Parts: sequence; C-alpha cells; structure tokens
Amino acid sequence: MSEAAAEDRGREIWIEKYRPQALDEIVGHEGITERLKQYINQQDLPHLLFAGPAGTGKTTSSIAVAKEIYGDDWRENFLELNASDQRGIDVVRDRIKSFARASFGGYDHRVIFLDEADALTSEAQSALRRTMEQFSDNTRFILSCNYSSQIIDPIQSRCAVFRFSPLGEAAIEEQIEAIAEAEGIEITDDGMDALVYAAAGDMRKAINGLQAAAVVGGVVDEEAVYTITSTARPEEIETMVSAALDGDFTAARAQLDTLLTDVGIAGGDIIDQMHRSVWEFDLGEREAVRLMERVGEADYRITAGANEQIQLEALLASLSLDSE
Ligand SMILES: Nc1ncnc2c1ncn2[C@@H]1O[C@H](COP(=O)(O)OP(=O)(O)OP(=O)(O)O)[C@@H](O)[C@H]1O
Repeated sequence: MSEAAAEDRGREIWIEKYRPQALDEIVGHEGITERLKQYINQQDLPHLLFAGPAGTGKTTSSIAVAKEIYGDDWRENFLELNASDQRGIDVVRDRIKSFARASFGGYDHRVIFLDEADALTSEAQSALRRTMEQFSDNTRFILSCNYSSQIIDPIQSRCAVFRFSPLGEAAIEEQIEAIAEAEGIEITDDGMDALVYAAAGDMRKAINGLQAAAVVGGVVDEEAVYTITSTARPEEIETMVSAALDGDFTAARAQLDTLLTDVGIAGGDIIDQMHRSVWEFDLGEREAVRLMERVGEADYRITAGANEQIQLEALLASLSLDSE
C-alpha cells in the first residue's frame, strides 16, 4: 500500500462508510428486518423498542427504517436523540415537541429515535411515556436500550419489542469479508478468527479492529488483530487459569501481570474473556463450574467499583486454594 493510500485509509471511518443503508443489507438479524419490512409495507409502524448489546445494528436499523419510509426526505423526518443527554428529559421533551408538530412532505408520521433509553430514570421514563401518548397522532418512537428490563412496563407494553442478540460468527465474517474485499485488504483465516473472537458479537468492534489493523499495513493476521484490539489470546487466558487450578498461584499471577501490564488489557475484559472461554478450556465439569462461580463473584465486585487487579488476583488465589 502506498503512503497516500494508507493515509486515506486512516481518515475514513469504515463503520460509517459500510453502515448498511437498507434493511436488506443488515446482516444476522433476518427475522427482525423481515418484521420491520412488513410494518413498513402495511404503512402501520408501531412504536418500537430495540434491545441489545452495543454494535449490533439498533441505530443502523432505525435509520434504515426511516430511509425506507421517507426515501430522500428521511433526514427531515427522522430525529435522533440521546436519552443520556446531560441536559435531561426536559430538553429531550422540548425537542420532541417542536419536531413532532408536522412532518416534512405530507407523511402521516415522523420518527424519533431515542438512543440509550435505559439511561432515563423511572420518573423520566414516565414523563417520556406521557410525551409518547401526547404526540402519538403524528410521531412514532424507536427506543434503543441495552437491557429491556430497565424500561418501565407501560412503555414496553406500548412498543413492539425487538431483541438484537450479539452477532454470530457467520454474520461478522460475512461483513468483514465484504469490507476487506472492497478495501483490497488481505486477511488470513487466523486473522478472521481473531477478529470474530475479539469482537464478541459486536460488529462495530470487528470493523474498527479490521480498520486499525489495516492502517498498520500488510496482511491482517492473528498477531495484528490481538495486538491492535488489546485482546488476550484464548490460550493466554487458559494458561493463567490452568496454572491457578493446578495450585500454582505464582505462575497464574505472573501471567495476569503480563496481560494487565505488557499487553494492556483491562481487568473487566479479562473477566469477560474468562467467562466466554470457560467451556472451551480443557477443564472437567467440576472445575468449569467452580471457575464460573468465581468469575461471577469477581465480575459483580468489579462492576460495583472494586479494584480490578485485586479482584482478579483474589479469583486466581481462590482457584489455587481450591486445588489443595
Ligand atoms: N447487523 C449489522 N449488519 C451490518 N453492519 C452492522 C450491523 N450491526 C452493526 N453494524 C456496523 O456497526 C456500526 C455500529 O452499529 P450501530 O450503530 O447500529 O450499533 P447499535 O446497536 O446502535 O450500538 P449502540 O447500542 O452502541 O448505539 C454500524 O455503523 C455498522 O457499520
């Protein structure tokens, strides 16, 4: 790759460049896109609630819905708001009020996409529910959240709920292959496996990982992906866990240190990787169950604000003690 080409490649953001424009281009959620198309064809869009982890296509699907309904007029009839906006629900409500008054181009409804709806308190959600009712004649809401359980029942019951699960291996591979081909990037099989593993179902992560590895230049292989995404290789996690389970706390701790300090992986990510890999390690069922239980405890404490390194060391220590 020439220097100029490398520079160009660094400037464009591929998650935007390759964001699917139509529902048919969204990969891995065929059931969802089919249902959405039916609503659009019947000109009967209800309020929608999109629930699921980051980078799985919630925002992309909302924009695609707007494009399919309004065509070239979509920007005028689609308002994207973020519920975690520091200025609070009042600002969100004011913007909704002024936007909801009339559509552009004589459509029945305008669409309001409210990202991170689960960041709203229950009181703010009650206010939102009233706003949704007040403007239901001329607006449709698409609410996006990570956990639908954080959305109050009166809102859930007014929406058609869609669950965006983490994207599977085939879906991520399909999109990564298409982007690599369009960009003329060579990606090895182990590079692809590493990207899928590092992404953990998050397409944004996979595409960003590919772009970051490609900017460095050369073939995108396993080494490039693990380094650029600061992800531990599954075997590095396994070495650490196996040492602890064998009672060798010193070796386990040294491996943990390498991952935290030399590779630069966040403690929370190590816990996630341990969780995802438990059943792939060569462990007996009893050991796997023990490990799962300890991972759960450490995860809970870290989420509650405990020191990551201490929790990880305590986890390894408890596995080592169990082996005695
Ligand atoms: N199912 C998918 N098919 C193809 N590309 C996808 C898909 N999901 C995500 N992407 C890619 O990842 C990027 C981010 O996705 P998107 O903004 O839709 O995620 P999201 O689910 O709304 O995440 P968040 O909860 O963080 O807002 C998109 O711009 C697109 O390039």
